[in-house]
Amino acid sequence: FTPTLSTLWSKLLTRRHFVLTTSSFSLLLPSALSHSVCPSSSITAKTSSFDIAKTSSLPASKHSTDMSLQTGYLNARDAAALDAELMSTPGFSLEQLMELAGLAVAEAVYLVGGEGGGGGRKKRVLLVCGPGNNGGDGLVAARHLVHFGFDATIVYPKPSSKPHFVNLVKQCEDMNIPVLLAMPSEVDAEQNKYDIIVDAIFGFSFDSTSKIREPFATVISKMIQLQKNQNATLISVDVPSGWDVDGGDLTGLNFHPDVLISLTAPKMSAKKFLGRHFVGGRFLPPVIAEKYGVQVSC
Ligand SMILES: NC(=O)C1=CN([C@@H]2O[C@H](COP(=O)(O)OP(=O)(O)OC[C@H]3O[C@@H](n4cnc5c(N)ncnc54)[C@H](OP(=O)(O)O)[C@@H]3O)[C@@H](O)[C@H]2O)[C@H](O)CC1
Ligand SMILES: [K+]
Repeated sequence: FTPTLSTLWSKLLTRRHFVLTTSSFSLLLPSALSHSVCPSSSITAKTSSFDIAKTSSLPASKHSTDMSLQTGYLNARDAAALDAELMSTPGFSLEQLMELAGLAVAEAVYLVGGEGGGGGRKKRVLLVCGPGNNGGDGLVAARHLVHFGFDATIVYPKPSSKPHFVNLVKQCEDMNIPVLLAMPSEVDAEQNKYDIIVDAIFGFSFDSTSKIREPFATVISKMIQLQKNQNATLISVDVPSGWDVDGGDLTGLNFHPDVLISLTAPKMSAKKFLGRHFVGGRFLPPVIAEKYGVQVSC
């Protein structure tokens, strides 16, 4: 799409048009991205194997791997404690944090997926949301993705009755985002080819000491199928679902997302992740970052 002088002029005149068109979006996004998502190369450890070369959409200066930063990982207990501390001392509300987390997820999806799905169609994203706050991040991301020009569909098998979640679902429905209770059938998925699947099922409160309870065991196996059969890019939010937060894929689930977006800081299991890795959700005041040994340099 090459904008003509008149379309450029109309963009300048009508701010609304300027914000909503996909072509102008790319003009606006980079500065927003530099605020809330960054490649994990700036929070790293000697043993990590992040694909730094693939994070070329951010300025080169962001790519330098500072080997002195070796304490950027959180274990499950500290991740929950840090979360609670953010909400008590500086008084961030859950709604605030979730909105920033979901926006960062949407931005990472944009960086990975780019615009347009070919043949003039929008890129299709299936966001699979779990029962807790990880699922809430997915609901928020869906809304932002539609504003970014994507076609979003939500799968929300165990909807929360908490008012904030009820509101998030309503906000998505008002954006004409379908909210399904189960994964699409093979036939539906074939007709509605999904380019990207967002795994927002479980985050740092997943209990790996018990088996994955239904319906999520089935949901995860269907996501693996879609990734394989449809060549969809699988993007996990904070922790690959079903992985032990500290130990990774301990049960041999064989769930291997292509992309991980860690929120606040990578969890211990991220050391086992070999795909493209982003860190988002940049709300950490230095005093709390220091207390938990999290060093964010971008
Ligand atoms: N500071 C931040 O970075 C923020 C992160 N956010 C996101 O919040 C999640 C953590 O959210 P939380 O609600 O604590 O937990 P989860 O989303 O991980 O979900 C836990 C629920 O999952 C169910 N569960 C647990 N184990 C199993 C299992 N073995 N089988 C099936 N189901 C399981 C359980 O739900 P039930 O309804 O079954 O009781 C758990 O309650 C974090 O990772 C970030 O993504 C926030 O958005 C804000 C800031
Ligand atoms: K997840």
